Amino acid sequence: MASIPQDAIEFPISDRVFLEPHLPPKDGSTRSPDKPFTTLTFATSLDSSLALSPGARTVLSGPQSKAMTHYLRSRHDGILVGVGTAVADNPGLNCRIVGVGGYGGSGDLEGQPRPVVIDPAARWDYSEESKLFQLCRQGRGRAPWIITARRDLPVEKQALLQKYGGRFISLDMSVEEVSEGGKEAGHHRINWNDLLVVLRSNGLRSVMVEGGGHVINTLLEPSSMPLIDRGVVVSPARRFDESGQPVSAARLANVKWYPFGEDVVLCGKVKV
Ligand SMILES: NC(=O)C1=CN([C@@H]2O[C@H](COP(=O)(O)OP(=O)(O)OC[C@H]3O[C@@H](n4cnc5c(N)ncnc54)[C@H](OP(=O)(O)O)[C@@H]3O)[C@@H](O)[C@H]2O)C=CC1
Ligand SMILES: Nc1nc(O)c(N)c(N[C@@H]2O[C@H](COP(=O)(O)O)[C@@H](O)[C@H]2O)n1
Repeated sequence: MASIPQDAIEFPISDRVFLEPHLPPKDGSTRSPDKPFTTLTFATSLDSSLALSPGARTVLSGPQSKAMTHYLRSRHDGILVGVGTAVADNPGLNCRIVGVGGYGGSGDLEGQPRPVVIDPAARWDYSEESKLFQLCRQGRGRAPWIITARRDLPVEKQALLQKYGGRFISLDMSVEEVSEGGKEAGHHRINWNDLLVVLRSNGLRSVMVEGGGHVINTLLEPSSMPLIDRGVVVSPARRFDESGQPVSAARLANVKWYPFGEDVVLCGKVKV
């Protein structure tokens, strides 16, 4: 067996049982053949915050629920975050569970998910020193796919990605005009259905959406929420019907609370 890095995490078999009904089927089957099984998962504080302040890397999960996150990563082909998270956290987005590739598993990257970053303007200023690429060099993680609407992609950025086996994936996105500080600005808006179709056509049978706030809020909008297969903790914004009346926020069915170390984990099926 290959040597196991010091940051490897154990996730006992006894703790895996309650998650199994919420995980992508092991045979790779999906609800719809053209899209991956999609799990929305994130850690939130009791006051429904993802971080201490916008763009601050914040540890909310205790060690056991962090281990659960890494186990979830091992059971998905891809992990998706927005560029805000990539910039704020300099994340690894790999899986550190003992037994997966790079953590005592077979020599290759078996069990390591593909990081996917939504970066419409290709503004993420990654480098050789970014944690993701350090992990690639150590054989402990995969290089990211970056979903972008930008056409004139910087050559050096493309070269660095390709060196480690990552790439840009171009996707048409609509542009929404918004007023910011008295100025008009354009914001890209991804079509979640299109994105999931593209990920499936690139070989991902399952994807775990981790955040951050903008990603979660847009995925939980009524038009895209039905695309989610499973949720682990949901803390949505208020929703309103056409006449402006408040309607109930996203709800979970088959809910299970699971006390987990210092945390409580909530699992369920998103009700449409
Ligand atoms: N507690 C937890 O479990 C987690 C916490 N976090 C935290 O969240 C924070 C980051 O959240 P946030 O700033 O909202 O950043 P996000 O990671 O949600 O990224 C936001 C940016 O990604 C692009 N993007 C995201 N969604 C879409 C979409 N639907 N269509 C088009 N572009 C999109 C946009 O880029 P552009 O502006 O260039 O158009 C947007 O500004 C950090 O503090 C991080 O630590 C993150 C993950 C998990
Ligand atoms: N599960 C969970 N708990 C928290 O408290 C978190 N802050 C996060 N954040 C997500 O994990 C990424 C960082 O972890 P790695 O460096 O990849 O191990 C971060 O980017 C968020 O996606 N998650």
